[in-house]
Amino acid sequence: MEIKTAKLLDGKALAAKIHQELAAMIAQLQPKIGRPPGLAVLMVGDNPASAAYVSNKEKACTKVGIASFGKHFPAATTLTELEEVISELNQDQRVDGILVQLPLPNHLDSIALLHQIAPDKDADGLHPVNLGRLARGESGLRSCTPAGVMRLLEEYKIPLVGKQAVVVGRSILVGKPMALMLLEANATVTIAHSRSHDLKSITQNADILIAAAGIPGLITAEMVKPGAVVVDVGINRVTDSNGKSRLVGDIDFQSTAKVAEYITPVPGGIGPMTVAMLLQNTVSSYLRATGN
Ligand SMILES: NC(=O)c1ccc[n+]([C@@H]2O[C@H](COP(=O)([O-])OP(=O)(O)OC[C@H]3O[C@@H](n4cnc5c(N)ncnc54)[C@H](OP(=O)(O)O)[C@@H]3O)[C@@H](O)[C@H]2O)c1
Ligand SMILES: Nc1nc(=O)c2c([nH]1)NC[C@@H]1CN(c3ccc(C(=O)N[C@@H](CCC(=O)O)C(=O)O)cc3)CN21
Repeated sequence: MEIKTAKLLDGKALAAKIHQELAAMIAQLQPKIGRPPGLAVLMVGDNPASAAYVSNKEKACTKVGIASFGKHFPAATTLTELEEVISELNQDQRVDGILVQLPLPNHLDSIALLHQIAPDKDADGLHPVNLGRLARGESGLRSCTPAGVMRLLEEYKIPLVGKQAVVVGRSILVGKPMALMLLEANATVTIAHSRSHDLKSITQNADILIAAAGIPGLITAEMVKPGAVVVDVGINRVTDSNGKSRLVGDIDFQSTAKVAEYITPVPGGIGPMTVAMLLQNTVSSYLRATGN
């Protein structure tokens, strides 16, 4: 019998295309506006996974012509100090987007800090105003990772209307906005989480399955409906048997690729799309701020 393999949803290639489009737009506008778009990324403490994301973002900014204002603070920085930095960035005319890298050290209240960012500079789409706009179906800055998933599904013309979509995970960063975006696209949406009973019986119904739990190998082939579209948001660093560190998602790729119609790889799937959406949000704030 012929063994089928799922088609790849290539986030890396689409992200590269989006970067090129943004670069062309910036090259054209910058001489007229007199400054490039600016993105400020605040990182607190030393989280190795976060460090990789921060450096990817900086490289991408350089490539497309966005000025990055990276700020790295010691783990012991107080909430008041960070609030002050954010309020300066809110006033800074060179800065169009502000992102606070999550997770923060435990003593800091990330929800309180996200409130402080001016909603028009909220490149991550996590401010209550922007999440509220999403919930109401109004336009606004959208959370980057779920927006990246939607853009990738659109690129491959994956039908969503009336489909059963299952999102595994309910964080503010990924799961919740993901579910809202799928709902906006007229899918029938189920959200599973750590308290859900019998995850397999839920995921087996999914025409579109989005895994965002942060658990390597959580989703295996027998949990996936044959012909489903499977999107792996998880990014987990694991050490394999010969002691080498590598990135894996939440989906057991090998087995699942044999039953799914489409699948995203890790790396090269949603990670690069998140970065592309972050740059796109920054450019859209830049256009708005400069009246273009
Ligand atoms: N590709 C990207 O660009 C990108 C962006 C952001 C994050 N990520 C990755 O995506 C993953 C999730 O990130 P996050 O920030 O959303 O993580 P998070 O805040 O830790 O949330 C994880 C969610 O998964 C749920 N969960 C945990 N164990 C589960 C289980 N056994 N079965 C079902 N649900 C379970 C949790 O449920 P409870 O709510 O009940 O605790 C929670 O809602 C991580 O691997 C992260 O590195 C990737
Ligand atoms: N405020 C905030 N917004 C975020 O979107 C965010 C955070 N914080 N904290 C960390 C998580 C994880 N995120 C990530 C993680 C990896 C890539 C990424 O570009 N991954 C590449 C490979 C990276 C590598 O090889 O090191 C990939 O292909 O998956 C992107 C976003 C975004 N995340």
